[in-house]
Amino acid sequence: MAACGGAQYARDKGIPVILFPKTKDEPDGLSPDDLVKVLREFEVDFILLAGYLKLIPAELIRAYSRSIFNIHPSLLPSFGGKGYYGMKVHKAVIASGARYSGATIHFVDEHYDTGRILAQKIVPVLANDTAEELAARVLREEHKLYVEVTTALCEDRVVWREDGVPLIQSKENPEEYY
Ligand SMILES: Nc1nc2c(c(=O)[nH]1)N[C@@H](CN(C=O)c1ccc(C(=O)N[C@@H](CCC(=O)O)C(=O)O)cc1)CN2
Ligand SMILES: NCC(=O)N[C@@H]1O[C@H](COP(=O)([O-])[O-])[C@@H](O)[C@H]1O
Repeated sequence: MAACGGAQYARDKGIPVILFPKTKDEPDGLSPDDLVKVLREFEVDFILLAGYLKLIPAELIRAYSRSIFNIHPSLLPSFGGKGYYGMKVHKAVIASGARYSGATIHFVDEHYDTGRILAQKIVPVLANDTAEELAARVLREEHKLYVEVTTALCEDRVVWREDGVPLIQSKENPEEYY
């Protein structure tokens, strides 16, 4: 959305803003192929989703293999997939009686929330939590976790285990991974 907070923040910082996808409300939005073309022109290496609520198309997944990340407000694979976004996630967690929730950062594949998990942070669910209270507690951890993971990404500390599980190499103890 042209008027969303992220787009306005970028404009204020002189960061180019492109709209995707093309819809009746956003006729200036790009097609998937044009989006890939523009991202290449801007020499974009990684794509980080934050509250993006549409399915990322296969064209982008293919063009940016192992380079698209998403943050989800639950401990995937629980409470993920189509229909699980925003407050819907936290309402489902509370209704389930789960004692813990949290934030998950995962690689994006062609389905909702099924990509390889890269990082998680656990958050307690309190007996009298409202969905809003749980959402706020999880969001605080999300904002910290995304910075931690992005830093590791920029410092080349994201590695792949032989069985295909991605890990983050500790900056303090390079022999350790998590
Ligand atoms: N190819 C992928 N695209 C996206 C992924 C992904 O893992 N692979 N993650 C989502 C983010 N997400 C959860 O983290 C998510 C977002 C939205 C939905 C959803 O059910 N959306 C509704 C439409 C909602 C709306 O338009 O208001 C739907 O598809 O019916 C589920 C999970 C981002 N894209
Ligand atoms: N399944 C996707 C999903 O629910 N994403 C969630 O949307 C919120 C965006 O917050 P923000 O608008 O403050 O960035 C975040 O909690 C993020 O986990």
